[in-house]
Amino acid sequence: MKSPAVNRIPRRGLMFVVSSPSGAGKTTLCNRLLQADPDLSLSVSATTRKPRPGETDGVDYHFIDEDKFLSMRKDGAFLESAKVFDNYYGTPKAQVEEALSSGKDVLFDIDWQGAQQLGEIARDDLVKVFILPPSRDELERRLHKRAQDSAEVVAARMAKADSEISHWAEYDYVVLNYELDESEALLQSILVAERLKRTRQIGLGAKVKAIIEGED
Ligand SMILES: Nc1ncnc2c1ncn2[C@@H]1O[C@H](COP(=O)(O)OP(=O)(O)OP(=O)(O)O)[C@@H](O)[C@H]1O
Ligand SMILES: Nc1nc2c(ncn2[C@@H]2O[C@H](COP(=O)(O)O)[C@@H](O)[C@H]2O)c(=O)[nH]1
Repeated sequence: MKSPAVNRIPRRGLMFVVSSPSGAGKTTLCNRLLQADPDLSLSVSATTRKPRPGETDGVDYHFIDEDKFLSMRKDGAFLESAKVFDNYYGTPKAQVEEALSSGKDVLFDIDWQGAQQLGEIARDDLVKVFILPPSRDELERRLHKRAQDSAEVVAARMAKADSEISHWAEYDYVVLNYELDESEALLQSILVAERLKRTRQIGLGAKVKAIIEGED
């Protein structure tokens, strides 16, 4: 699992999980991170949810029906899966393995259930960030402003917000999403610091040896 060098040294790839109550802004922030960082690759989830206007199959999600989802799950095709707001969501295994082995860090926009499941299989490579909205009112405003869900769907998502927020303490980092530029910068700082962790810099021993022996 080698990823592009930070410190000009080979390092282990990481799995960067971003969760939040619905509408706090994680998908917007994930898209910004992906645009700014060529070493980051999105894990495109499969879902039984219907596409929203502007969403593209294979880019935002793999939109599949329930039969297909359940048969993929039975075949072990998902790294994790969960039912969220009455729809199934899952992380296809193959794509994540391919991205990590091609040297990318992988970004997951998934809920707390998925984050817990990934923690059971990849704890050392996992970095988990929880995004909070500045307030409950602002969360509701953002869900309405997105203007892609019915009033019933927005109400259902608001009704679940407290229980989703209750998982904040299971995460390594918590970012309050007031302003997008500020939150993006905070997420990038987390990524840089995590990439610099000594245990991820697998080329460090060789580099230190070369420095000591005067070979560099
Ligand atoms: N810091 C911010 N300030 C103002 N608006 C924001 C901010 N962050 C996100 N938004 C807006 O809030 C809405 C919801 O954002 P987004 O779709 O990214 O949320 P989400 O957390 O991914 O939700 P879901 O879990 O339902 O997918 C969007 O219209 C987005 O443009
Ligand atoms: N456990 C998983 N959760 C996922 C996955 N893909 C998305 N999600 C989460 O579902 C909700 C709703 O998403 P939306 O796109 O319908 O608004 C949100 O919290 C996502 O993070 C997944 O593969 N596994």
